[in-house]
Amino acid sequence: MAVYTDVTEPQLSAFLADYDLGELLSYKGIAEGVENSNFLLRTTAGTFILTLYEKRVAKGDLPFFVGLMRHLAARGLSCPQPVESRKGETLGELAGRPGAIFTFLEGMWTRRPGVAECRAVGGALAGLHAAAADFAGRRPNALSVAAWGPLAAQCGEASDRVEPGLFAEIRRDLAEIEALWPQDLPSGIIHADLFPDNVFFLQGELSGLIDFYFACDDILAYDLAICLCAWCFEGDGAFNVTKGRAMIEGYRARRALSPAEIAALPILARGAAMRFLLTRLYDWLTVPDDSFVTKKDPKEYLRKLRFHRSVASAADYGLDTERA
Ligand SMILES: Nc1ncnc2c1ncn2[C@@H]1O[C@H](COP(=O)(O)OP(=O)(O)OP(=O)(O)O)[C@@H](O)[C@H]1O
Ligand SMILES: N[C@@H](CCO)C(=O)O
Repeated sequence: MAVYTDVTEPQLSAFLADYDLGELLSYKGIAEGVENSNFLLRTTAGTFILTLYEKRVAKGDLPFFVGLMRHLAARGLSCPQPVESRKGETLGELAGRPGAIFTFLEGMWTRRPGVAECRAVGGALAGLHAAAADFAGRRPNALSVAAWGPLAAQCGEASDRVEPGLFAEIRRDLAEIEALWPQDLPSGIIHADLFPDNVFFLQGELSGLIDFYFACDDILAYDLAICLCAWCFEGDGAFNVTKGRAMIEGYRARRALSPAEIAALPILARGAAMRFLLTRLYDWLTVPDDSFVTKKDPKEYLRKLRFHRSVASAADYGLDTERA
């Protein structure tokens, strides 16, 4: 579960005294998520989320994240909104950690996304890219291609504990990815972690996006590649081309993909699989087994990486090449 920082009722009541949110009725830690501590708050003014930022989120980046969420909402994208204190501030401190209160987003994430959900996510992702286009904030991607080599080196030979030969495989693949990584594709603000647990649905409709704490500047089509990785594989490891097609169509309905972006999809997807393989592998090797965080399986992304390595063109993701 992800409640790293305990909050006492007097601490929380004192924090809430700076807000126009009425009286605290109840609060409880939310088990999901791995990065930050989240609490569900009920006050006489309604239901809210309290997020306490843990060490992997740099305090200096918080104004970027909060500003981005406000900007996106102002352009019609549904996402949690930071609640202002009476002083007009959105970031405070609680139990020794930076913290913020957000509006509650109705909906649930889908454990078994189908074709319709993949199409909706493609559309929402393109909507996010368009809505963020005039956002003034900038944040370089600390987990982009230049970071993967150092991360792989930190995992080192210990990687072979996950699977014999893994470190050599990663180094070989990384060298190819680095050499082929596109340089001139359209860039902008990307979500960078739009996995199923960060997209809410309500009565079959996409109700909003959460967890913008990896958002950054990078290649727009790389964000689509991340989503293809996260949404379009089946439990048995097979890529579902119908889901891939739906997601790409959903995206293209709201933002055109250039021929160069389409041609780059296989290498971008390879990079996306490498990025999540490496961060999962690093956690697998460094987070103690008795920690209360559920570690995510690096091998899932190793299988995805191998699939993307075998892909000949974007048509293998279901892309309609007649139209491309
Ligand atoms: N504004 C919100 N409205 C409703 N529920 C929310 C909201 N924000 C967070 N949650 C709940 O808290 C959980 C964890 O939130 P979030 O994914 O932001 O945490 P995290 O620790 O940053 O996670 P991750 O591991 O995905 O990076 C979500 O799955 C959701 O159940
Ligand atoms: N979405 C990431 C974890 C949190 O960012 C993963 O599945 O590895």
